[in-house]
Amino acid sequence: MSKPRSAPKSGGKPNPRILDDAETLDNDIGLRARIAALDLIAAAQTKRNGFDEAGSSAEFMALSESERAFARALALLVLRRLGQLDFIIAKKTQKMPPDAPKALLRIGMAQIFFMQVPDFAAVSTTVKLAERNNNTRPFKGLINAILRGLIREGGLKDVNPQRLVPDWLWQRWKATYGEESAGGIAMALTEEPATDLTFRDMDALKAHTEALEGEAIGGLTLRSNLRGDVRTWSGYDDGVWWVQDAAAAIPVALLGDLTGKTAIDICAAPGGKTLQLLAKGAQVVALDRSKNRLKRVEENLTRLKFSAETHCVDAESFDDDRQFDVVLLDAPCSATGTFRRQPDVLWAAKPSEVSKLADVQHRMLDAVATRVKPGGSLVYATCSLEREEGETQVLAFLRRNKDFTTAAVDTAFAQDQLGLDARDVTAEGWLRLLPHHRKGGQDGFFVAHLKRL
Ligand SMILES: C[S@@+](CC[C@H](N)C(=O)[O-])C[C@H]1O[C@@H](n2cnc3c(N)ncnc32)[C@H](O)[C@@H]1O
Repeated sequence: MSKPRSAPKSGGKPNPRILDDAETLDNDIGLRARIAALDLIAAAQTKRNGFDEAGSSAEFMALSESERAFARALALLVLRRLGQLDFIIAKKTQKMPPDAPKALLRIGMAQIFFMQVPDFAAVSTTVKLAERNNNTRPFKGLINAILRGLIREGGLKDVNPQRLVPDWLWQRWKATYGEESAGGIAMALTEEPATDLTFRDMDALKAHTEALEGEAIGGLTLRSNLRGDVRTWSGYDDGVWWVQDAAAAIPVALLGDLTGKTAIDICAAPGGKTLQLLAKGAQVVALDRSKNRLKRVEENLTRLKFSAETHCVDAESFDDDRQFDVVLLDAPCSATGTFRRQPDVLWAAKPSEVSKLADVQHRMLDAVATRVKPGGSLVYATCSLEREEGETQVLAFLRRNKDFTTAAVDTAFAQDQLGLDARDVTAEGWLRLLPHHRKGGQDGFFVAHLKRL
């Protein structure tokens, strides 16, 4: 794997929380960024959304832009390789070190193996950090020796995919998809994903392909090789595209022209699928129960110069008796398919969440089914790789609701128009998109297009 660019050194205000221990770091901004990375990793492991919360905290935002970029890049690399790094640490020590020195070893190794940080800087900053705290100081020599030893050994051996992901997920994926596919899914974690953009129409996609260093990969998705702040990219201000993983665009891409049709997006934020429905000509109602997240839908609508009726409401208690030609339920889920973009999800997800969320999805499906006009479409999607949140859910729904049937996805259409792999179309005509079934990867998704009779 090629080493991603690391952030250049720069100044910036010291972070008050990070600097609250004995030694001042005013002259050592490299340490501040590394401490921030340690905080992000710890937050990601503590709870779901921990990474995002820590990454938007006042303490983190007080760092300079390049420190934040370095900290994020380092933390994400560690989370991508956590299982592999821990395996190496276990091999190099007689007894697994406690959490604090283990965390230091992980960031040291990630810099050596996967970043453009000179080896001596990776070792010396890690050792300096070890020196600063009582609970890591005794391990300074061990950390130094392990990192130097790994540099002498000259890189990583082949990775065993099983070690990349938590064991409970590995066992689930192996049982569901077989060992080879489970390996492919796990290996997708090691690739830093490119940015996928969904365009409002094909003319705009073609016009911006070159400036965005993009590749059209099916439907209205362009995969851009650019990095950095998307707000500076060609077409952002003109509102001709929005960021959306190739797989996330598929549920709406399955639908034809929606001119003159009505649609309701039940769980809309941040709005990628709402925008797609609008671009297809539908008149759209967008719901989300999170005020903050609904704000992002509204910002996107403004930038794209679209308008939709938005409601901040729990979908199960939305008091409205209209029926729609299209009901889209992109349901809350364990999000285990999104781990390559959000490697923190892997380490925060818990097996118990899968069954809890499956109950929520069951209730939501029943609640929204009545909103589908006779002859209309119900599109159910989750960015989960777990069958309980996909196939099992839809099978049970169809058993309970005899007035719904599957609008089977045509394999030739999926391949030719959407750039999907034929293996992603199930025997029932649903889609089970696996991360490694697209060159360069995609989010794992389940999609079923159902019709009300
Ligand atoms: C998977 S995300 C949706 C992504 C979105 N469809 C898109 O393509 O940009 C799930 C969303 O469901 C919302 N949500 C969860 N439970 C909900 C409920 N009971 N009613 C309404 N929205 C809900 C969450 O706030 C979250 O924004």
